[in-house]
Amino acid sequence: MKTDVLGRRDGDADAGPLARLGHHRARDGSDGAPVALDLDRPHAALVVGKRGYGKSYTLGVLAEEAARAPGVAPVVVDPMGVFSGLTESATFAAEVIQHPTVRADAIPPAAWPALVGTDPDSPVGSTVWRAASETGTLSAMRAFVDVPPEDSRVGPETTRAAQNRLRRADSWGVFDPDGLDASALCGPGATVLDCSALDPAPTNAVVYAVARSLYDARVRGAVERLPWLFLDEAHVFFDGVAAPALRAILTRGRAPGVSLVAATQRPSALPDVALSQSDLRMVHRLTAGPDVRALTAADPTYLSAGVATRLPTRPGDVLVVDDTAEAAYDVRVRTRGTPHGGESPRASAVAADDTGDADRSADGRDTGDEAGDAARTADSAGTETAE
Ligand SMILES: Nc1ncnc2c1ncn2[C@@H]1O[C@H](COP(=O)(O)OP(=O)(O)OP(=O)(O)O)[C@@H](O)[C@H]1O
Repeated sequence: MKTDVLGRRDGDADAGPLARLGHHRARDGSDGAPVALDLDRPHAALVVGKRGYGKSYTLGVLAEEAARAPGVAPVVVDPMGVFSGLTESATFAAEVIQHPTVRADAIPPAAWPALVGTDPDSPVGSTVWRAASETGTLSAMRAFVDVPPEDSRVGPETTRAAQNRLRRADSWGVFDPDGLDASALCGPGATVLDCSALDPAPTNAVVYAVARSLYDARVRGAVERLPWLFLDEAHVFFDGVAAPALRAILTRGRAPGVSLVAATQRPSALPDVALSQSDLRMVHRLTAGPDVRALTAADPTYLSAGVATRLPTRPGDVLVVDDTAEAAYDVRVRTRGTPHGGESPRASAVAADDTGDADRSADGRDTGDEAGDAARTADSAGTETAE
């Protein structure tokens, strides 16, 4: 059966790398023709849906495909620690970076006050800002704040508060003069940045630095592969210090060839630009009024019935709105080739273990079914057991 390629003007399956996404979904729920997404050109894609309906799963499917595609460098920001299964593939390479670090000077001085949670217009904020402007590493910033320049008229309380903020930033453990750069991220295969141990502020610092360095490296022609940045829980970053770097990719990423795939359960928390600049929107089940309205506001004219009338109901089903082909498709996302780490724990699984425990006697011997069954079988067969 012919594969339909979304995000590609002519839909030609032989015109460069593609990501096998799944199958068209017929009205009766059966599978139709295979569906793929274009990986040959840069795209801005959104994956939205309420909790548990397959956003991270779909992101994982796309990351698997990008990892396999020649000429593409997928970088997965993993705030929940659910993408390490990508390393278990026999057909592509993937590396998990457990403690991603970035250079302090990858964050612009003007963003440092907000990053450490202070107002840039306050004395503490301007002290932090100046320290970032005058130095290039976090330890140099701290040294700068410890001994304020004579012209700065910074009082001891301000100095103490700025010291505390920077000490806290140091404790995040994400700043390192040898931190990640674009060439380390654009090797063959996928790179997963495990940020599950980090709070939103340091994760924002990592996302800013990574997004910016991928963009700048492509503008300078310093890396060959086309980077695809996969971002789970994207609302955390569009609402944080990372936002300007993400906006730059959304609005100017196409020319240098940088793609973004942003997943969120709260499309209403995304800035308008994230909806208006995305050319592929993958919509899983959504029920919250503001989230449905946010998507409806971005409804293209070619979708006469509107997104709201076509929302999927089952996990793994998705409505793909494709601005390139000016069409929307009901798709069943394929199963993952590598393990998905986002499975929610279930009380019933714990209850099954509890039952197993109850079947054990205090001295640890099985009192339960298997031993009893063996004895009962022997009895019924009339076997005599020696005393
Ligand atoms: N395409 C699919 N094929 C098979 N199972 C799927 C598919 N998509 C989702 N699932 C199932 O649904 C579960 C929930 O998916 P997922 O973890 O991606 O949810 P989510 O929308 O990312 O939720 P959260 O917001 O909690 O991260 C998966 O663990 C998996 O069991």
